[in-house]
Amino acid sequence: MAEKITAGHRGYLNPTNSVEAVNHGIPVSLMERMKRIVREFIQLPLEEKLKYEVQEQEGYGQAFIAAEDQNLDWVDRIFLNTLPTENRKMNLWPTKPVDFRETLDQYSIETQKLSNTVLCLLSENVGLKPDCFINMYGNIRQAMRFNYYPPCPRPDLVLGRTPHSDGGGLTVLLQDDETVGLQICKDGEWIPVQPIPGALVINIGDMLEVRSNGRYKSIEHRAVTNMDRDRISIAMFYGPDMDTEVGPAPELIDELHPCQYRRFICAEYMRHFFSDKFDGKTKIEFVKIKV
Ligand SMILES: O=C(O)CCC(=O)C(=O)O
Ligand SMILES: [Fe+2]
Repeated sequence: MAEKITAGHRGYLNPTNSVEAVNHGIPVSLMERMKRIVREFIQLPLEEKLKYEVQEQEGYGQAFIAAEDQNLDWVDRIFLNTLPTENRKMNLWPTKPVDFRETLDQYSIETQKLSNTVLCLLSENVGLKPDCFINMYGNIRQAMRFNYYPPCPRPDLVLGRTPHSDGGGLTVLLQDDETVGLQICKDGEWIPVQPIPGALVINIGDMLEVRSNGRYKSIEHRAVTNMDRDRISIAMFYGPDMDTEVGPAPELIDELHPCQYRRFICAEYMRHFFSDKFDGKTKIEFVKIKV
């Protein structure tokens, strides 16, 4: 049975599939602490932040610079592996503010529980055993990316986040209550995702699209900037570990639903995912079976 989500806070599922109020179980006070540690870290002097400067995509600063002429996203970010704990590169985990590490540790454990619960529900929803998607993950991997979008004098010229779909299974996104920035692409149109105080956004990533043999589609999304307001978002990416083999669940392949994706090792996909700049939902083509 899917674990019941009990605490009384609101959340909602990917708006392209269904918009549904559920209790996500993560204390709002912890969500507020996460936002605070991000804001406090961002306000530190640059030389302090550069102690955690990005190394092979992990750490503070711009990472995916694939071409000289690339328009860079209008964002300050940190990317850290969070689970399993042995994946953590502690030298890249800030020590200021003093409760940064402890808060992120707690939040990563709470969001893991939530991700498992949502995966169970999504699994049952397509007629599989609740733990089917989770078991297929082998070992799981969770990583955190926080985004700080400063006010931008020309929001018409630059995006906070280029259109993309997330590469992993599920993303739990905590966004600023005040400022709208996230947009999803639905039927070719960009639709703003209005923040709901206390709510989390769950995005489906490419690996879940593959595992569900296309029953779930990963969502193309982007973040826009604002002229006179800053914005933060905190994404917890949840998916298979690098050495896991990924492919559609055999139960979801039949005459009516032919296999749409080839099998691959997660690391192979992630290498492809980060090898070039983002340009919409394009990376998944790499594993699609062409008919
Ligand atoms: O800022 C947002 O709302 C989106 C962030 C995002 O898509 C990401 O970090 O992958
Ligand atoms: Fe994203």
